[in-house]
Amino acid sequence: MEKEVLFSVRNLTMDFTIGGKTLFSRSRTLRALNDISFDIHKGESLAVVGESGSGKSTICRIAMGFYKPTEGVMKFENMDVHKLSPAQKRIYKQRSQMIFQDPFSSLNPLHNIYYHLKRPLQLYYKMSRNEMRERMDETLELVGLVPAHEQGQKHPHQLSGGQKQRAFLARILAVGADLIFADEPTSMLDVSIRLGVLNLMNRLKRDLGKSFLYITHDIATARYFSDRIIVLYAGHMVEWGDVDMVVKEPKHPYTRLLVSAAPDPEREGPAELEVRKDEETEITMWTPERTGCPFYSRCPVAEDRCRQQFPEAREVDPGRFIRCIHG
Ligand SMILES: Nc1ncnc2c1ncn2[C@@H]1O[C@H](COP(=O)(O)OP(=O)(O)OP(=O)(O)O)[C@@H](O)[C@H]1O
Repeated sequence: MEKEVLFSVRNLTMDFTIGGKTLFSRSRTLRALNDISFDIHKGESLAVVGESGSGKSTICRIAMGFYKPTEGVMKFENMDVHKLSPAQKRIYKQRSQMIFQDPFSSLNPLHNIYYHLKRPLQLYYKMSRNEMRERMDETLELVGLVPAHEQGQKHPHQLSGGQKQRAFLARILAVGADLIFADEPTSMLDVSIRLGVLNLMNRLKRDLGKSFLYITHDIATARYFSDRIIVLYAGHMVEWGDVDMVVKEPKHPYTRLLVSAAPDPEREGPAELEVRKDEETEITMWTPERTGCPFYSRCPVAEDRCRQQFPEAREVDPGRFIRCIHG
């Protein structure tokens, strides 16, 4: 049975104007996202993977209302995220929350953890002091901050990075979020701590039916935590579908590059990276005037026609698409 769609994005495009600040510099349009469409179902994690500058965080910032998209629509259930009435805004703010990369700046150093949980409970729910205390302790236990009555009294500086991310997730749960935008939530944590936070997010998905948009540059954690994946290059979806299918047998040359660059203990010898031009390792900057394949300059199998022809999306396996004329 098809799962219910919680969040949908259709034909999202985001342009930024850059430069033009001095007399001698002309302003230019950078197309950070081009024609992005996807659904997130209830209880599902969708990973968006790509290197720095590919546009991953811009998707989250648009979802959080920091930017209005140049084109396209984002919907939470049936509400257009950028045309919310005040009452709908309140619902959307409660039911969708973001967890950031830096656990050190996401909690207020002046207040203890209980305070961070109490605020959303006061804002969104009517409950007695006892009920509130019970709810806060339950939430802290749920994220593994135990004993709750001790951890709740601590200030952020008394917690490790991983514990801070757990406390922030507890706050998100206290708010009552169903959809969590997780922007590289483990990338600043020690490797040994990362798995614990990913396992926690997995439990929230599996046991509580929370949905995630998981932003990462690490295709290995995407596979570990997510059900489906979008590989983003220069603001374009270049490959997307079931995460196991895409990571086990990548078809787009860029996905192949990402997978071969990921650490793999079973691989013998160094990873072999096929990149056409070593000097062009920086991500392509896309503009509305550009034509051809966004990956052309780095693609090891590019042909002349790839320079001129923008590749349409092709379904290469049921539910798996690539934007490439090869593969
Ligand atoms: N407010 C802005 N003004 C101008 N350009 C921007 C703005 N925000 C993002 N960009 C540009 O849009 C592109 C995508 O940025 P974004 O932060 O979404 O990438 P990312 O994949 O999340 O990278 P990272 O992993 O480094 O955070 C980049 O070229 C970035 O410089």
